[in-house]
Amino acid sequence: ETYTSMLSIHQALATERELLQGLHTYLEEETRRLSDLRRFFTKIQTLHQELGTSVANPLSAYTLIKRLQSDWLNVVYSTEANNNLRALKVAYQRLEEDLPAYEDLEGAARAVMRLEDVYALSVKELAKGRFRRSTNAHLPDVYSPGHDFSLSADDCFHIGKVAYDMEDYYHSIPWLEEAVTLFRVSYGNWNTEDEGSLEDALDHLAFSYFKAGNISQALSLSQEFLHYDPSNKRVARNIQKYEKLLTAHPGRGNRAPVLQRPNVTHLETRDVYEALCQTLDSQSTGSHQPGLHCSYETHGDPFLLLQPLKREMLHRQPDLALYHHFVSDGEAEKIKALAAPWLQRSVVASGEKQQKVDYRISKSAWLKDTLDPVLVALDRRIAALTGLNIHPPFAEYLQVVNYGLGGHYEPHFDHATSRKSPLYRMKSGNRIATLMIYLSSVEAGGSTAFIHANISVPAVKNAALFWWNLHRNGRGNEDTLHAGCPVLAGDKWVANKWFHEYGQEFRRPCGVHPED
Ligand SMILES: O=C(O)CCC(=O)C(=O)O
Ligand SMILES: [Fe+2]
Repeated sequence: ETYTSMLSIHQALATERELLQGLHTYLEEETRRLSDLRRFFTKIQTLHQELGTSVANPLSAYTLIKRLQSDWLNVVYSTEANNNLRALKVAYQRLEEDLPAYEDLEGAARAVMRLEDVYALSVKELAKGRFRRSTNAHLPDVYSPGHDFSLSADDCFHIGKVAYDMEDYYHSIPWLEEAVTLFRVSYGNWNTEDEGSLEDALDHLAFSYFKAGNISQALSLSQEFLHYDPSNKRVARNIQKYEKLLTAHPGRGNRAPVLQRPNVTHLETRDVYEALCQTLDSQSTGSHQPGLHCSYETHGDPFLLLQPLKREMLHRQPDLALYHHFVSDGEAEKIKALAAPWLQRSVVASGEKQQKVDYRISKSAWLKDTLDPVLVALDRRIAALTGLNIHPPFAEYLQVVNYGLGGHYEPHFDHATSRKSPLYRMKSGNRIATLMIYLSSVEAGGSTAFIHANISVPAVKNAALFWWNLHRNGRGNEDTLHAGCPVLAGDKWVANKWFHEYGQEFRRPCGVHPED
């Protein structure tokens, strides 16, 4: 699960550093071995030439015999090369269990495709390392990496192959197109590290086009394949099949494929969600509402008198309040450090169970306040902000979340929408309110999008966002549907504090209007 949190990706970087060290040692040893071999060659060559045709000198004759009996044997049967290779493999094997598995590569490839979709990025540009929109190419890049970067033919091939294996031809076609284009350029220069080849890419691309209904593309790519590998019977048969189809249905083959993005059933709100995610720096996409202002708040709490909260109202109905500088840099770092050793793949409530799902990609940890005085102080401050009872089971422990590659949390409610939800296991009712603290900023992407409120909140480091999930009468407020947009670049950390209904009866009593 390397790709599911940025912390694991940092750990992967340390693993690669060790592999590099191992390969460096190997190269040094092998270079030394080869230069010694060259020395031997030059020495023997000189001695051999000096001898000419005469072996009158008994010493020369002696060394010739010795060389042939012993020196050559030692050189040819030297175990040094094997030893060097073995050391390289041992160093690799020692790290093997830390290496990403195939599911990680799959997850990472899917993350790239998710970024491509949600931020409407062009695959061609992505392959060149540029984050440019496919629709509005004149807009500035969505993100500009600090240094140049581009993907190799094999990098693109792998992404295409992951999509292909999922029968997702919508994504496999553009990625395999890139792979084919790049493999054509480098044809004949094989890289040891490459898994795919021009033939592989052509084969997968041809079949993707066939599945997408573009027979003539499938045909011409297969013909190109056969040019490189004329003895391949399977592809030859495919060509016959494609030709037959084209004669049977002339005109059908030229139809450009109109592929739909693979359906994600729980994303009925996809268009709004993606539009909100794409408003990378501005906030609400709708009109400005009255009642949005900034204020200092003490809530009559002596604890807040010396350092009032800095509240910015971002939205009304549902009310979204952003409290700036709610934690300090030091506190944010401490909280992340406390969570780091406990991070586990995040789960969501699904029916009666908790489950890992593709629509929430992150790792998270639960921190009990007794773990560290910083958490005690934080709870005290959260209680002052919300005026709510923070003692378990009336509130949950602090949940610290670190997003991964393309990490996101698709539109969801924080409260339970079914009586069977595991959220009720605490026997303190539903989640009445959320306080979410941004423990980091994000280089690009990663805003919090409120779908029905039509507002996206960029991660403001050290700020905390508060909202009520339930109406005063206990019914869920559907307008709180929200999401964590995919992280396009950077490392996103948040911490959630969820309050439950029980214990808050006198702190948030029922209103006059049932739907308050
Ligand atoms: O990361 C975000 O912006 C939202 C996170 C969220 O909604 C959650 O963890 O429940
Ligand atoms: Fe949430």
